[in-house]
Amino acid sequence: MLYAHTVDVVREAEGALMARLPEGVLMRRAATGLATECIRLLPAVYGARVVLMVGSGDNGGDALYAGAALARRGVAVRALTAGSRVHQEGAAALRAAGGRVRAFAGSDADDSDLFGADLIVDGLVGIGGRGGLREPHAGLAAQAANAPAPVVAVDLPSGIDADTGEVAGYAVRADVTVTFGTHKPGLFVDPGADRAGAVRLVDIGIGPELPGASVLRPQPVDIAGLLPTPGAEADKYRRGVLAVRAGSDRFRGAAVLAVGGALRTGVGMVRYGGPERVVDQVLARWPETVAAVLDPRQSTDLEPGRVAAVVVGPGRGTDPGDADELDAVLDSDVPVLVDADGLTLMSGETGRDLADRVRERSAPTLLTPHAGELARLLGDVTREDVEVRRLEHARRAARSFGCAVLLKGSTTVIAHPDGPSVVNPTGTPLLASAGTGDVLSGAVGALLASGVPVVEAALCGAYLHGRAAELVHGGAPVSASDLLHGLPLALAEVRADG
Ligand SMILES: NC(=O)C1=CN([C@@H]2O[C@H](COP(=O)(O)OP(=O)(O)OC[C@H]3O[C@@H](n4cnc5c(N)ncnc54)[C@H](OP(=O)(O)O)[C@@H]3O)[C@@H](O)[C@H]2O)[C@@H](O)CC1
Ligand SMILES: Nc1ncnc2c1ncn2[C@@H]1O[C@H](COP(=O)(O)OP(=O)(O)O)[C@@H](O)[C@H]1O
Ligand SMILES: [K+]
Repeated sequence: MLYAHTVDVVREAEGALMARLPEGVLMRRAATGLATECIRLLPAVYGARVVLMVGSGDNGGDALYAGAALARRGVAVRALTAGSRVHQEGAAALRAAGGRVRAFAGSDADDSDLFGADLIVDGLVGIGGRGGLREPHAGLAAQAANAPAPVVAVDLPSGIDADTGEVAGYAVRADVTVTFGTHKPGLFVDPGADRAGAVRLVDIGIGPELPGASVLRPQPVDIAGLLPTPGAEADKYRRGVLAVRAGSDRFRGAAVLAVGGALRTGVGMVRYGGPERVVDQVLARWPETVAAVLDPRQSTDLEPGRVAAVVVGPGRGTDPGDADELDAVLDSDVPVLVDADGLTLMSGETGRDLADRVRERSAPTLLTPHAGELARLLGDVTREDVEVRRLEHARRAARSFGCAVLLKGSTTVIAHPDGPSVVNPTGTPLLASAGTGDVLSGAVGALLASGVPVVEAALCGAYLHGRAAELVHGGAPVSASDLLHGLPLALAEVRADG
């Protein structure tokens, strides 16, 4: 598991440790770790050309001290400063080691040092950065982006918000980010995560000072430990029965995809209920389904003992009858996953306040909106607001509805009113195609029915779904149906890694 802490928490932990250590020790540890990573990226050390982009704070100080260490190894180091101040001791150390320090001349002409560099180090701003990069920082960063050398970001790519991953203006795009002490949430969540490249953590000794993390990012081994393994005594009822209330005459495929997502993730039985033509189609693709023609208002097969969890909403419709069905499903005391049309019904546009029904539940509920659905559920933000501050809005929804929320999109994040948020490390933009969300709802539903706790089920389902997309065609486009072939590959990989 990887852990991330917010800036306030990092500063407090660093403060506590610095009070016990001689001045400058933490910065020297950070700079040593940074220099080591730079050396790994250089084809040869002696004679290599490294350019440091240096802002006015301690982030620039780290870059300067690392530059001094490189210069002592025979690297030609040039520091280009931006801003009114420079870390004096760092600049002196670099000069003493044979490096040069000068102010960035501005973006009117290409800087020849930058364009001749073998490696560029981004020490413009770190956790002290606020908002989009100002000038001359932004102009310098833009030139670095056009130069051929790889870019190593110090602590985080300058211009991304450390706590949220928001990019408010221009931001550095790094090949590698060397971060200190702990990860920052903005390195896990897009759009920030997308700018960070490969992230390396350097231990500067603050670990014992840190409280529990606010954001977690699991590794394959963590997923393997969470997945259910049927024991010798298993039977189909003990493995879990999932009820799927998806699909309608208009959207028959949603039912087929959700049922398939569940079956391919592993569950004892899927009970499908829906219109006759949809039942026929589900049975044609998945004959193992226990399917019944169902009027949406007939929800009598949901008593505990008959099903262990319910997925409701994908392609189901938003008619009054569908609202009655959602109401009845929410009345059950088994875990319920609400997706798509179920979320539209919850957002009140149809005149029924089903959100309160979610708040009243004692069994777990999981909402699985995309950014547009989450914006509608929250009511006071736009889709774009959600997209730039995904963690914050998922957490708000979790608090507001008193349940777990899985926010889909470029980074899938899972929030719960209690405990840290979790980000899913797998997936690809190729997932952005119709019907992939239906497969996800089935996959997560299967895990809920198997007895996996709600946050873990959401995480494992999202992980396998993302990995299925990555594995199934080796990077070629995937359709939602393809994910059903990818899920067994993802499960096999996770079990092999675990
Ligand atoms: N604390 C520790 O123990 C350790 C900390 N360490 C390192 O210190 C880093 C934090 O250093 P920090 O606090 O000095 O802040 P930093 O990120 O350099 O930025 C502040 C400067 O940037 C400027 N600035 C702000 N926004 C801007 C913008 N949008 N565009 C342009 N400029 C902007 C701002 O200017 P101002 O707004 O004040 O005019 C100010 O001068 C941390 O990330 C890690 O690398 C490690 O050595 C380990 C030990
Ligand atoms: N840019 C992206 N990068 C990675 N995954 C994405 C991206 N856009 C969408 N996805 C994923 O694709 C799926 C789309 O689900 P959803 O929006 O519900 O589509 P649908 O309703 O058509 O099934 C989700 O799993 C989501 O996380
Ligand atoms: K930086």
